[in-house]
Amino acid sequence: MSQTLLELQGLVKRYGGLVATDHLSLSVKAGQTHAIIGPNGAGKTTLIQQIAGGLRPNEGTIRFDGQDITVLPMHKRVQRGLARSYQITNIFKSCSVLDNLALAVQARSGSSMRFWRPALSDSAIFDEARELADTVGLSTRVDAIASNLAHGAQRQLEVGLALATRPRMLLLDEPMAGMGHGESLQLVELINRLRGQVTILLIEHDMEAVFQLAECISVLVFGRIIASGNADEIRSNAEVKKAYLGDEVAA
Ligand SMILES: Nc1ncnc2c1ncn2[C@@H]1O[C@H](COP(=O)(O)OP(=O)(O)OP(=O)(O)O)[C@@H](O)[C@H]1O
Repeated sequence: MSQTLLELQGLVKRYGGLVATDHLSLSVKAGQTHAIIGPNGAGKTTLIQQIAGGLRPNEGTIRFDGQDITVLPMHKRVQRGLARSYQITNIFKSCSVLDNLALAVQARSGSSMRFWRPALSDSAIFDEARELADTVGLSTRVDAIASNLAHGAQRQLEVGLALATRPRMLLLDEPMAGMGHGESLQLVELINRLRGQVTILLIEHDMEAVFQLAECISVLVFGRIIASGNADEIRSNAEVKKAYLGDEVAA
């Protein structure tokens, strides 16, 4: 039995009178790829922001690796191994792929504090940056300027930046958003390669990708989890079909 890495208990987030997260409890097991799906406005972004530390819940607790992190600021969560890859592109557009990754490695390792020598000349940083480029499938594009990368490759780079923090859990917020079919396939391959190395919590609209990638899928509707299970269980769940998937998977 794998251990629970992330545990949410009774989480509530209100925007005025609107309850966007409604007494939500959820467990994510170490090593799993766990997806959260749900219709527009279900509360997915609100939930992931609370987990990442960008939004404070009104009630409930968030535990990561057994520790209560409910009120911990975002950077402290990153230090504990909880990294988020952003829905909004978050890279230095005028820098190369390698420099972007090297800067992220440097930020994690704290090398910028070693002011008596230029941190970026540290070959260990660049070695790790090259390894990351390889992991995310960008080894042939290390010298490309980030702004010249296709949308899908920029997303791969963002995953690389998150991996540079050496996370135990990666939060992926709609990584396939705005991608063509070919680009989505590449990202699916990348997430598949990460399987087992890092626990992944994935928010994604692309059903095909979710059903391919996630061992566990939780369906969020009006701020509540209405079902959790594997792809077959979710596909055949009557409440899910009614509330969300409709005819899309009924065939
Ligand atoms: N800052 C805010 N102030 C007030 N209401 C908000 C705010 N952010 C989100 N909401 C509302 O909270 C609910 C949940 O929104 P959220 O963006 O978390 O859903 P979502 O599932 O991520 O939606 P989408 O799939 O469209 O991105 C929605 O009704 C939304 O209008």
